[in-house]
Amino acid sequence: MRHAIIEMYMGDSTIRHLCTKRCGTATAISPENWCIRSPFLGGDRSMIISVVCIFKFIHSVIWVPWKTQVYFRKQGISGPNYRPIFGNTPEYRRLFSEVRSKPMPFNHDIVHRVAPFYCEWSRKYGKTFLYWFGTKPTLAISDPDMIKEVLMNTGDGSFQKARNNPLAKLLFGQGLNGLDGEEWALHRRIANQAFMIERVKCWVPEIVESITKMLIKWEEIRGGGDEFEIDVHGELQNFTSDVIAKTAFGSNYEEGKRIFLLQDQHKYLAYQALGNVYIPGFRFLPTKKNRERWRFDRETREAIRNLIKNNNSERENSRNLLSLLMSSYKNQEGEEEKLGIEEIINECKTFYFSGKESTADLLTWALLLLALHQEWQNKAREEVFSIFGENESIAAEKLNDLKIVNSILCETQRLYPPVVMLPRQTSKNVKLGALDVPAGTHFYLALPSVHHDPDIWGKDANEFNPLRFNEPRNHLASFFPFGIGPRMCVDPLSKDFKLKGALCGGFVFKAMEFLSGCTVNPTLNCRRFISRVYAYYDVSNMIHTLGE
Ligand code: HEM
Repeated sequence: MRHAIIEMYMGDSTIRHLCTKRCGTATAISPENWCIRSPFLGGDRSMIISVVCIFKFIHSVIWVPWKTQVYFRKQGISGPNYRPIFGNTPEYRRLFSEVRSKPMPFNHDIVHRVAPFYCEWSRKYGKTFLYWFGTKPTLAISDPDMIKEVLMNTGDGSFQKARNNPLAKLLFGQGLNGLDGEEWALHRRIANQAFMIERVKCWVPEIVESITKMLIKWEEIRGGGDEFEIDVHGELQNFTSDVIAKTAFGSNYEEGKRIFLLQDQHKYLAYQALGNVYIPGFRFLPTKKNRERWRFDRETREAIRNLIKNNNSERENSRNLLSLLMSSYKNQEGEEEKLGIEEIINECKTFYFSGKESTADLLTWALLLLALHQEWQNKAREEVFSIFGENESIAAEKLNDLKIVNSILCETQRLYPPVVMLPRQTSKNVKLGALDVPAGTHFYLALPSVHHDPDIWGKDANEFNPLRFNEPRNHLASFFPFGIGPRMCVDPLSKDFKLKGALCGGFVFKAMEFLSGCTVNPTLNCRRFISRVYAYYDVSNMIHTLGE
């Protein structure tokens, strides 16, 4: 028996040696006997298992990628050569660090900063090419027809949201963003109800209150002087988290803000994980970072759970997002649908994560562009005054009349889209245009390149020209800052109301310009591997108030 136990863990020669030492039976124990005594894992077995493991490894790390590469090449799609295990990730990262190390004169030609790998490889291999993130084949596409097909998911449901790196999933992958199939459909139906435009309009007073609070603070910092310095992006992040906390948690918004602080800390660890090739099983190891991740997740969930309990007692007539998510709704078949507590917690985390930075990024860029283009700032201000009057409060119904402000925001999102990664993968073999795409292929939809493509936008594609949005667009997928199709952004506020409200509520009333000679570097914030356009300011956080 003792032999058998030892044998379970060790190879043949070791057991022979141990037996000789302990009972001198080395010759008595033949390999056949070992097998009888330990029928589960004999020497031959472990050998077989090792061979199978090696075979599987070679199969998935060498054979399948090679086969996939050849499959695409036969269809005329090339790309950088696959390298075992890491794919093209080292080169991908090198290209990012190269662009980040160079100063950039301020212009709107940002694609080579935001997606240097796309610029480099599309130049060498054409607009559609194949590259490798680890062992994941990734098809880069920028043809609006193909993008539309993927996002509208017309390939009979075969283009799914790509699965998150499990380490990042803890932060943002358990809600709408990371779900698929029936589970996603249920969450989406409930989120759509919660975000109905009529409900959302009720939040305008809260939004205006947050803007006013922020502007009072700015005035205090200004202290009556002509110039003041302020971290615009940081301020706008506080503003958006204030708004989301208020609209999500109503009177409990201070507690909501504490939760968001925990999420912010968690976020940096999640971004680090996204930048690396994931090794299966790594998330279970109690490394320092993993323990931190688990702690942030535990504390956030506990805090939201408590808020849900409190919210339950004050639910009557409550119009905050949490109450709306906790309500039950009738689906098309007339059946009642409701989310469970853990699902609500996941959605609260998702809304904060999805809403805060994207909105703050967009407002930052809008402010900067208005500061750089005084003529548009004046036009926007005139429009706001003509619709609301100089001292009138903001009426939600009138926000849709802000045509110029709307074009300015569209042009801002065209040049500086806040979300630049819309990850998708195929769940089975599909046809995309003329291409046969095998199951398990990931997609990079080159959103920034499409938004800056001269073939679509004309020679002045890299210029700020809101007038272009007066013309109808030729193609649905030529401008998609909020995505398109079933997985399009869930928040109608961000498309229509909040941004306009934010701008007309405060910013465009103030004449602002940034210090001349400032350098602003839009780049993909690689350090945290966040797929957003992010501003690195040198001295550009300076705002001059021109004095009213
Ligand atoms: C300027 C602001 C915003 C931009 C540019 C933006 C952009 C986007 C984009 C491009 C997608 C689609 C992603 C994909 O197809 O893979 C998306 C989805 C989503 N957004 Fe937004 N978003 C903004 C604000 C918000 C806000 C304020 C919230 C919530 C409070 C929000 C919640 C979501 C959610 C939950 C999804 C996932 C929808 C689904 O998968 O069904 N977003 N957003």
